[in-house]
Amino acid sequence: MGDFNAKVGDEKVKDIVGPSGKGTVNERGNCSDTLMIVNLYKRYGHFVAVDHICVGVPDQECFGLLGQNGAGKTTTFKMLTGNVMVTGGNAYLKGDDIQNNIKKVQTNIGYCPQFDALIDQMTGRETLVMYARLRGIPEKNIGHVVNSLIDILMLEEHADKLTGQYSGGNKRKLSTAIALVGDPPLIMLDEPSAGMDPKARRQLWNVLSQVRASGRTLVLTSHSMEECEALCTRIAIMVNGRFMCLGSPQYLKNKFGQGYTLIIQLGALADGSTTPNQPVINFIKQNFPGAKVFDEHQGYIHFQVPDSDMKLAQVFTFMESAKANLCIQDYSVHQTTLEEVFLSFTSTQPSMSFRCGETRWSCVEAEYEGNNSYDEQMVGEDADLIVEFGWESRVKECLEAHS
Ligand SMILES: Nc1ncnc2c1ncn2[C@@H]1O[C@H](COP(=O)(O)OP(=O)(O)OP(=O)(O)O)[C@@H](O)[C@H]1O
Repeated sequence: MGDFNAKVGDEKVKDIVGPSGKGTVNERGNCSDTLMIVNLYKRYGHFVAVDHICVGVPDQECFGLLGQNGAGKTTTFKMLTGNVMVTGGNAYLKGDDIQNNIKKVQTNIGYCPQFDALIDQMTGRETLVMYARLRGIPEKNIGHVVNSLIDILMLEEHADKLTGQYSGGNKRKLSTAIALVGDPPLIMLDEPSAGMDPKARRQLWNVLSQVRASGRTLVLTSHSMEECEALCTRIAIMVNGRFMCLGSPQYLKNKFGQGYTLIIQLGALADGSTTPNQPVINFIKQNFPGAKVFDEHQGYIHFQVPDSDMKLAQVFTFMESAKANLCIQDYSVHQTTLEEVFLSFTSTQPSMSFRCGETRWSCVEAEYEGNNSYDEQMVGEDADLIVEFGWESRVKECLEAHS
């Protein structure tokens, strides 16, 4: 840990790299942080799955890793738990590092993997007893520990059934319970609530909030923005293995979600068809400088309006005056959501990538006023053309565009 102290010092730099993803993330924690991740890096062959991420996570923090499928979240977890080899960098849990001391690190981590690793022929109770013994809980305390976990994760009804007969949601509850056995200092949960019903999910949030309040450190991934807002004290949005931004949910909304969202519901014409959208789009773009169409579906147009000097009262006046003329059935104005911040970052994750000669191309499908075009990025010294995502026709199109 000595080396690391020297590098990090006391500086606490809040964020951030821009959406281009160039540069490094500078979230540097204090040395007292429970978990320190320092330039952690993972390559599978030539493919960079995790690209030099850094963060310090203190006690009583629930840190959320958000990202699209394939962003590198699970790979980060697998490096921290010793399930995959680290290519570069290091991480420290209470002073022990994963490169040299992974066995010690593992004793301090509770881990709920993305895919339930349960033994079908054991009951939920037997499974928890086994993990309690592995964790070294004294035999006389095991019954109490196991019963409490069964209780807080609402597994009473299923505790004595074979896990092979569990529903998907109940398997997630049991996997979460396993991560909590022995009250480890760091609990890592990879999409813990996937497949849980709303009641179970809320109960899980209560449990995890209490675990955090008791002084534990949590790191979780989730595709639910609601869950991240409910649980996470800080969030990092990951794209192509890099942290694109890092901060509390409110901080990210303030910083990257400037302005507001205007949602318009188009009315129906006399023949039952929906009002044409173009006059509405033109009106909004003329009257709200910088407004962009963020999404459009089933008669709803969703605009992102950048911060402007326009007061909300003016927005409502404009909309009221246009409502009848443009046949707008309804509209709403609200603060930019975390989901919109997330989407604005993750739209830069490649929808495909391939190699041609010495070059690796990552193609991002982007919409510019209705025309598809591609951004490209050169990232490596690779060999023959390899189509990784099976999008052959698009690869061909992209190659032609760049030949
Ligand atoms: N064993 C492997 N060999 C080669 N590539 C891999 C391997 N494991 C993961 N990858 C690649 O690394 C990238 C990151 O994968 P990872 O599972 O970490 O993503 P993720 O963010 O957890 O996605 P999801 O939300 O779908 O779980 C992906 O492009 C994936 O295909």
